[in-house]
Amino acid sequence: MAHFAKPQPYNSAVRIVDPAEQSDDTKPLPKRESPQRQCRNILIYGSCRFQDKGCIYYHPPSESTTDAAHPDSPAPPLSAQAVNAPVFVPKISFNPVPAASPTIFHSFSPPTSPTPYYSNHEEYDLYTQNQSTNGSSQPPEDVADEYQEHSLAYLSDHITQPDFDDHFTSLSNFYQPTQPPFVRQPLDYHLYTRPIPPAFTPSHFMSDSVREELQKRSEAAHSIPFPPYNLPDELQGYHSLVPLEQTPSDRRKFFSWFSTVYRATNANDGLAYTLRRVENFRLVHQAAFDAIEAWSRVQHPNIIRVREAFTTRAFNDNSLVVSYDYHPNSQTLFDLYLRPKQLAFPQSRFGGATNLAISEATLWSYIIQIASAIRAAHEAGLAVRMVDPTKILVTGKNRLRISSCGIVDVLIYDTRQDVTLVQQEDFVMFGRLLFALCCGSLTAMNTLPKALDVMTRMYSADVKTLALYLISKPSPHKSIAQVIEMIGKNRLLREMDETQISTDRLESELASELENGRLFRLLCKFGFINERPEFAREPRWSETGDRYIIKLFRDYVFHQVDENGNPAVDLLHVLSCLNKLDCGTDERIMLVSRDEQSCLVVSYKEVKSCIDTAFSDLSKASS
Ligand SMILES: Nc1ncnc2c1ncn2[C@@H]1O[C@H](COP(=O)(O)OP(=O)(O)OP(=O)(O)O)[C@@H](O)[C@H]1O
Repeated sequence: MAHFAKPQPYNSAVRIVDPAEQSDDTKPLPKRESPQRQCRNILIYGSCRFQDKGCIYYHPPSESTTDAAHPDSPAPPLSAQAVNAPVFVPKISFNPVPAASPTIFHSFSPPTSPTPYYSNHEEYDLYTQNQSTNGSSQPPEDVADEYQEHSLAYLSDHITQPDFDDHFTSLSNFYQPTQPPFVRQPLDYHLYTRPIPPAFTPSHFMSDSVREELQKRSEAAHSIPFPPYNLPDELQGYHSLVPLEQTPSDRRKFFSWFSTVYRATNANDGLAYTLRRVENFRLVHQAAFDAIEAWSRVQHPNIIRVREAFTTRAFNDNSLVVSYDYHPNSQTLFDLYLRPKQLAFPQSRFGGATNLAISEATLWSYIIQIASAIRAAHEAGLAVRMVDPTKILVTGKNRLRISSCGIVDVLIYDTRQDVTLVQQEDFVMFGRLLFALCCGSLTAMNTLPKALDVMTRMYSADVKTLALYLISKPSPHKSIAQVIEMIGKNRLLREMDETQISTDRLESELASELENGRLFRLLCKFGFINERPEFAREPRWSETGDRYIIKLFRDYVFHQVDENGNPAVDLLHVLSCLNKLDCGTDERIMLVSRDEQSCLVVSYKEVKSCIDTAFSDLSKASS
């Protein structure tokens, strides 16, 4: 048996009592076949067109029908059977309103103009209706006529009605619209736009490769590999220092000094930073820090951001410390391509054993990135002075970032220094780097003919021409603009295309995680509210009012069973329920108590408000 109730435009949950508890006057009416059952047309429209034409239902005297039809009178309590009715889901294609007659809207206002509208019952698609509500394949009996009534009632609530004034009404008899009335609803961007798979398929979560990369970075940012260290606990607002050197024994001098790199956490923002410490350095001119200030203003994707510099005695010496952004899980170009591997096979192109050979495409990408970084520095009136494979980091996939910028300016501070000359040195360092990468050896430039031979055999002539230009004598015409010219617009455009493709890929990865954050917050609220142990003995908390609705809703979302009573694990259902809850849609659902003795018909909007109220109660109590 199924009954359709017209959705209430506003109300809180409709409490449906157990039939056994009902008093005599509210006891459920006998079965539908009984003529004593009140005709629903009377309830909805105030009259029944078939009252004297064979309608088998009970038609009460006119007083009671007037009450029922009165717009201000409260809605009559629904019987349990009525609530057991399947939830009405309007079909988009269903159009019970005849296109030719806009006056049909009058039939949507039952109290003032009870014009019952009976459309052809064949229009009712029993199968679809039943599927959308019960999920069982058996259509309920005798629902078609009520479905039509209910559809109209529903449409009257949900379609924005034009203002039919008298003038319009009189015209409407003559006016024949060509299109059926259609009101565009605002798009709901909170809801999923594509069908959601029922299982936890990868398309709904970021790809494994991206996840792995990010996990590794996170691990690198938080791991403490070899505690404890003989390091200061705190250093100018930084704490939790961890050395980043892979092999502390393999120490090379940074100009005339030894340097050490640490990861440290800043107490102000809680983020990880890289601290490069130069041991036994005595600052003579405070003005040397001006360069750090200038570098801190340079923001470039291929330059590691300089944050601040200070001197300290926390390491029991005079140390200079420069702070940089931290890029977890990065490797230097030296470690990736140039560090000799003892067991490597086959032999490197330059004798000795080495790492990977760089493909021409990757090499050009590196050239473009480094040229771009140099250009940014030169435009800011600075020189990089650190175009060195041990100081260029590879982060992510082929992404280069020049580290340690600014530190040489402090170490070799000279007020008389001509910046143009130092900028010219950047080109030579860049050329050396190219030779080193092409030949797989840091010392490739020491035997230039051999290096050129390797370069000619392995790479295009353009690489060689560029490398030779870079190491050529300084000249006023030698500039980064010229270098970019030599790279050529085709390669630059290809790099730009690759970057955009990579952005698209990451955006689509991001989109697959789009909903997770807010759904996670919703689930957290559920977790906070449901089954709180401190309220376990207080049924008023969890078994009444808002919390009871939340509890039943939780069952509705997560504890569904199939027709055989087996748990239904359907992610589609969960996601769609949570999304509707988050938006607070007007769609109504029926929540059934676990003992199946009572049920509630509520809208997502109402459940949302219950959750918000219960959560804010808890938040207030916790503060
Ligand atoms: N900004 C940074 N973010 C993340 N890691 C970094 C950063 N700067 C340096 N590193 C890492 O720190 C490690 C040590 O860096 P680097 O080799 O420059 O230190 P160093 O003590 O000067 O070494 P060397 O003795 O070889 O000159 C490298 O593996 C590098 O990946």
